[in-house]
Amino acid sequence: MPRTYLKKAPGAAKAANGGSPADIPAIVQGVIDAIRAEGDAAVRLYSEKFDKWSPESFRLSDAEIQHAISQVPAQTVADIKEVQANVRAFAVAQRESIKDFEIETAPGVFLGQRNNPINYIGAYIPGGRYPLLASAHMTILTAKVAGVKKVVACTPPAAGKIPNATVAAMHLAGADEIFILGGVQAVAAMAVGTPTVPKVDFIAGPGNAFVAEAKRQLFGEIGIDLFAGPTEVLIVADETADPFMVATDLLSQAEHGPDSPAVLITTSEEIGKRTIELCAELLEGLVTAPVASVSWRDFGEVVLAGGLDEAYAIADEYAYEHVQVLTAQPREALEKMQNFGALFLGPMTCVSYGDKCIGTNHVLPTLGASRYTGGLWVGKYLRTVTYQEVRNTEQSGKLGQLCGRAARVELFEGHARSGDLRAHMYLKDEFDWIKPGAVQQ
Ligand SMILES: NC(=O)c1ccc[n+]([C@@H]2O[C@H](COP(=O)([O-])OP(=O)(O)OC[C@H]3O[C@@H](n4cnc5c(N)ncnc54)[C@H](O)[C@@H]3O)[C@@H](O)[C@H]2O)c1
Ligand SMILES: N[C@H](CO)Cc1c[nH]c[nH+]1
Ligand SMILES: [Zn+2]
Repeated sequence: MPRTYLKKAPGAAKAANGGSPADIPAIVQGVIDAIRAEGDAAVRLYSEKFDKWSPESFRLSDAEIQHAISQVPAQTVADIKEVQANVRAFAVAQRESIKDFEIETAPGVFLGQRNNPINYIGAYIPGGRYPLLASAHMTILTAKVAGVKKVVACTPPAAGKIPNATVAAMHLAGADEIFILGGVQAVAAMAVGTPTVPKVDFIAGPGNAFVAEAKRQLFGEIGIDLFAGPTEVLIVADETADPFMVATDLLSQAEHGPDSPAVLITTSEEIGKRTIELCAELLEGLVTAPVASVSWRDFGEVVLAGGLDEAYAIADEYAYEHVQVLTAQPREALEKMQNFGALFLGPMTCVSYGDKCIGTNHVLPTLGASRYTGGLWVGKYLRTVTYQEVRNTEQSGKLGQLCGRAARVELFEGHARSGDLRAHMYLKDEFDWIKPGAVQQ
């Protein structure tokens, strides 16, 4: 769909953390290979190199966890508990929405489905730029509600120190083991396992471009939740929106990193132009302006749409992680839009509520992944498996006849014979390959 820009993002964008996008896969591959070959020694080497962090043990003891929590202000601990109660309430409702079932498709033919939690998961809690303790609620607590047996959780040091509030959130969310370890070295150690870091079956959690690339390269050997990379926000606004609110909410996500895009699609030229002015003004007083001004400059866009239907269609093309709707009838976005990680409807909520406290999960698809997946939720930690049982001889024989015919069309003689055998046993069908007396019954 053609777009009219009031502000367009310049094409050349810099990657996060000083690397170029082209470098990242090779750097990540090197770290994974070294950890696979040398285990803990390589983990320590890269932790020293990337995070200047080399404690006696990366794993926190119970005493260290309790000490970290004791350093956190009581109000912060109370807030963590309140937020976790919100996240838990939504996750529990999600778990209850997932049903095991069994149906009888013909007399005595039972087909069923079970949802079995993954046994061992690794939760990555980002922390390079900010202590993202809210990601602990989202990854660890959700896994525990799903019924995961053991959660190993990693987070980077904060400027050479243990990030106490993040550790408190990880512990209160139910982490079974906590490691202060960041980036690729954390993801790779949990994926391949080392003498000190347990191997897990599945890794969940957001992170920067290095973390996302590590998950991509290790996928297959382990499961992953989704590609939850640098955060994105898109606002759909009509003439009823307050441009001060639009600008404030756009910049709220631009501060994540120099590669976090913030986009406004509006039906009102006046609101679009005023938002651009206000973003410039608001950036002046923002502590995180050194980052947010770069992402707004390089990745900020304002698009003028001919009407709301066009605005929703353009927004669907972006397929962004967060979509905030500031229009007279925000709920209609639920019908008009399909491609988003999470929707924020109306002026009384905002993306930051989702990020920090309201209870929906903030680990969400980025870079267009919302075209094929939703965000992290209880269901990502479950394996939906099936089973079948036939308790009726006639039906087993009839299925055997059907299986024999279906398999022979595909030239699968071995498969066909499994069907023949049941047709012979239960319906007395004769086959050249089954000699008299061959079947014991
Ligand atoms: N999509 C989502 O759901 C979601 C949710 C929360 C956060 N996020 C994103 O997570 C990201 C967090 O990034 P962050 O950097 O603050 O923390 P992070 O924990 O993801 O990354 C920090 C680690 O990166 C590694 N690193 C840094 N520079 C490196 C280099 N040059 N080479 C190799 N490794 C290097 C270090 O080991 C460090 O520990 C942000 O981009 C944010 O937008 C996304
Ligand atoms: N916006 C991020 C991705 O949804 C989540 C977050 C947590 N804290 C701040 N932001
Ligand atoms: Zn955010």
